[in-house]
Amino acid sequence: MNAPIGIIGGSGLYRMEGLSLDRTELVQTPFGAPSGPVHLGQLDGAPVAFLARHGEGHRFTPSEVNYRANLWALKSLGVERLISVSAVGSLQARHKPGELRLVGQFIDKTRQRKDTFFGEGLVAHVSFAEPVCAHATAALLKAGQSLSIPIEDGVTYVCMEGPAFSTRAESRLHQSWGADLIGMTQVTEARLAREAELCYACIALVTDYDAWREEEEGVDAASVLEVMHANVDKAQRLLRKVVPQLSCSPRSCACGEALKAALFTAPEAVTEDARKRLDLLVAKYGYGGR
Ligand SMILES: CSC[C@H]1O[C@H](OP(=O)(O)O)[C@H](O)[C@@H]1O
Ligand SMILES: Nc1ncnc2[nH]cnc12
Repeated sequence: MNAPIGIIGGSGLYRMEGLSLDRTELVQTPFGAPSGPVHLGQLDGAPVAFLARHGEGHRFTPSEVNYRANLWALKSLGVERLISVSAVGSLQARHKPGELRLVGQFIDKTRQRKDTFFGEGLVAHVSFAEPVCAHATAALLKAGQSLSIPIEDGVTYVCMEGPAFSTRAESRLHQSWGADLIGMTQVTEARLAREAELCYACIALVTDYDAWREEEEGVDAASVLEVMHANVDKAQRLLRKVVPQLSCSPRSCACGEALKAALFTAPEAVTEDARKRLDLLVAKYGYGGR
């Protein structure tokens, strides 16, 4: 059975609590291997596909994660809506460690990522002004409120390359931009989700105050994981509330048509190679080549 809802777990979320496992799939994609097997099963009766972003045992840095293969694998298993969980640093005092936030905007500071499926024979330019699915994000907000979990939506996430954390000067610069959170993974996933016509929503779990607070020493990975472990149940509860709701509400947003006005290459100029490689994404627009 296909899974219309996908969950990507980040640092500290390597398995989905409550998932009754039906099978695991190690998907091969035109973009290489995903971070690991996709776990398919039921979450409180709703079919779900779960993937650990950094691989089992957390083996890939944010720059090494094969985001294209991850998104491709999930799409090929029928995922239409993707909810991501990400550990983040706070750039503003009101976002406190242990709290959940829903991302609305990104600032992209990444430098060495494959962050598009396109190129090499087929050009596409998707709209990205609104980088997350408003419908899925609103469902998460409502679910959080109904569970009395303090939550705020519409926050801005700076995505840095890493893997080292920011210097104090960088942290203060990001803060002066008015950004709310910092992490190393989400903008890349969101771009690819848009190109794959998936709804994308990001649950950010605040784990630290990054490096801008004079009175603190700065971030370290061990304390990020400690805070994540102490609070990950909030993200899991939120997922268990929202997934069954989303799975019985049909998509009413434009995410599923993101490529409609984006494909730029004249059909007769698209190479056979590109048609074959991108069949899963573009066959519906008459560019397929299986
Ligand atoms: C372990 S701290 C840094 C690490 O945590 C975040 O990962 P994810 O977004 O996958 O939860 C951050 O982006 C870094 O990759
Ligand atoms: N302060 C921070 N900077 C970048 N990524 C993070 N992930 C968790 N905390 C972070």
